[in-house]
Amino acid sequence: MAEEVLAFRNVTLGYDRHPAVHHLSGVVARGELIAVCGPNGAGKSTLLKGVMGLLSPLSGSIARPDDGRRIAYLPQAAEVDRSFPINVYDIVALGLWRRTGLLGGVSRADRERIAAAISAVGLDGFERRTIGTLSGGQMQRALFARLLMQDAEIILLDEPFTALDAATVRDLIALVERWHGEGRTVLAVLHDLELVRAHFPRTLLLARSPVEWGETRAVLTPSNLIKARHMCEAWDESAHACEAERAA
Ligand SMILES: Nc1ncnc2c1ncn2[C@@H]1O[C@H](COP(=O)(O)OP(=O)(O)OP(=O)(O)O)[C@@H](O)[C@H]1O
Repeated sequence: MAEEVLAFRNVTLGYDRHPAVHHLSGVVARGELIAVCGPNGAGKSTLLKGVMGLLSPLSGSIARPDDGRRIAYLPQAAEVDRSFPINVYDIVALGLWRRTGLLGGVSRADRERIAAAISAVGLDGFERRTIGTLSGGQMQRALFARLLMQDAEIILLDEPFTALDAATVRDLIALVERWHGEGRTVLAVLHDLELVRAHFPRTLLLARSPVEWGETRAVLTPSNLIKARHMCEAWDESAHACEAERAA
């Protein structure tokens, strides 16, 4: 059995005592490629933030590697500040900062890796362009190049292909498959179920609570998708954590 890299133990995550993800249990083994699916507001982004440690569980726990450098996170495009005056080369180089520190030197080998990452995402010639001048697809390519630099064991992607053209999706999916081939663990929040069926062997279907987690074709069934929609529609936005959690 492959090594466990993440374990959710009856975890509830939320904001201001209002749960957004409820009672999730399960383990992720090293090298798994997992899609996280569910309706709007199902708690998918919240789950990734919990895995990243940006949110502490209201109850239960998430076991993850102690060394934060082993996890990389790509937030939703809307959360990335494109007005920041930084160029493509430097934003890709930022993938190194956890290793070098913000003021650490960049070696010749690092510079070669940065150039290779920019090339791998098809952005040769864009090195000096500030990120505010990039198209949405070019920006996402730059952020994938930064992920390449991070060299993380666990990679979390929040809606990485939303609003991208087919060619960009194809190129970025190829990188995800490359990471999978290298034995890295990838969790991606996705809305395109055809894309999930074609490329993601495992799926967690979330609707505030887990609906099902397992092999993609067994999870993304019409009945599970209807159940997920109903569970989200029935959710009481103002509910507090359960009694048992409050007592904990
Ligand atoms: N910072 C926040 N403060 C308070 N509530 C939040 C915050 N972020 C998310 N929520 C709430 O948590 C719930 C789950 O949101 P989340 O963004 O995790 O869902 P999602 O499945 O990623 O949705 P989408 O597919 O629309 O991106 C929603 O009710 C949302 O309003």
